[in-house]
Amino acid sequence: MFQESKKICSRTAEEELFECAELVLPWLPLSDLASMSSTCKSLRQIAKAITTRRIFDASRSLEKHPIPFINTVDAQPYSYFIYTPSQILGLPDSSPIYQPWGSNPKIPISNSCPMTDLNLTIGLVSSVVENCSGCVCKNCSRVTKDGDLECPCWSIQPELMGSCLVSEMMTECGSSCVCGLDCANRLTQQGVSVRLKIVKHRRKGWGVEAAQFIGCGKFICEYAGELLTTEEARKRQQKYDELSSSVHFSSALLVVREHLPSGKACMRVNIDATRVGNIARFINHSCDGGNLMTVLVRSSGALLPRICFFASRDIQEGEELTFSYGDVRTRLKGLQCFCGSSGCVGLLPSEQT
Ligand SMILES: C[S@@+](CC[C@H](N)C(=O)[O-])C[C@H]1O[C@@H](n2cnc3c(N)ncnc32)[C@H](O)[C@@H]1O
Repeated sequence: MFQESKKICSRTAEEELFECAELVLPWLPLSDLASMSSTCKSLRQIAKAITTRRIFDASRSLEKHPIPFINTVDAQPYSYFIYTPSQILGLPDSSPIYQPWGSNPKIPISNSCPMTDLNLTIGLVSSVVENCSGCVCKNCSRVTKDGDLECPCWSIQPELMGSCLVSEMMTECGSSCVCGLDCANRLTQQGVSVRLKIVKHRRKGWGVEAAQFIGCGKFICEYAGELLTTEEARKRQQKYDELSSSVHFSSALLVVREHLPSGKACMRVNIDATRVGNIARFINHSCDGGNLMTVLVRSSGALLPRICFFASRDIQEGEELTFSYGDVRTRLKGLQCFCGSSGCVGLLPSEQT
């Protein structure tokens, strides 16, 4: 009798551990997951299942198609980061962020409180401008008798839609419009619709490849991450430079400046996708400009434009997606460039952030 109850008790304890581990392990980054999996067979099994899922889809099921990691050059199964499909407000450097499978990143509100959904902050990003008027159209893609689109938010003329984009700027409907997320003029707000994969290269680290043919002008993805003030961007860049001089470290802090015709910078957007980002954080540099073009997309009701990538030419399945990180190289001892293009300068662009 005693033997029997001991057996039940110990089985229950093991089951409890299993249940608990299934709840906790999916929140852990790669290194912590690896240490947990070395402690016992049950944890190893759970950790293995989590690893398989993470390799299968970097977007943690937040995009339409899974974005797998493929590595045939070393033993790193995937790159750990927190996935956000769109821009979020910059977080304090020290704040812990968690992300279970299939949900938006979360941060603890206080030590004793549960988590808050980080994508709620996107609302704040896009509602900064109150006096910006959006549209009140019933159908934003309605064309007038003269062949123009009725919706005042469209910037692309109907004849250009579906063709290769020529403009470096676009406007879309946004939070101050009455239309919903399924509006035809919210092309860049609906996530990644093309099939992509993240492939490890021996000298460039991870990179993004097309997993299907992509026609010229097709929207690829937004550069999503933490939206930073210039002061915070400078602080982080300094930290990343120090880190990459001692250990192998890839940062993904993008600064885009808009210039007046005089050449003077009038607006800058700083997006850091190093800790929280989307697929765009893996896009490598090419000195010849690559096959992507950067477009600043303004949506009605938002103060700052979003940075989006479109195919600048037809892209074949298996081709790497690249763009130019810039032309300025301030550091003589900058990182070596392995883009392989005929116009390769030998060094990656580096600018004073
Ligand atoms: C935005 S990340 C791109 C993804 C990165 N390869 C990774 O593994 O996470 C930028 C970093 O990628 C590497 N990189 C990007 N383009 C490169 C190139 N053409 N040659 C060598 N390294 C490159 C550099 O380490 C750079 O700091």
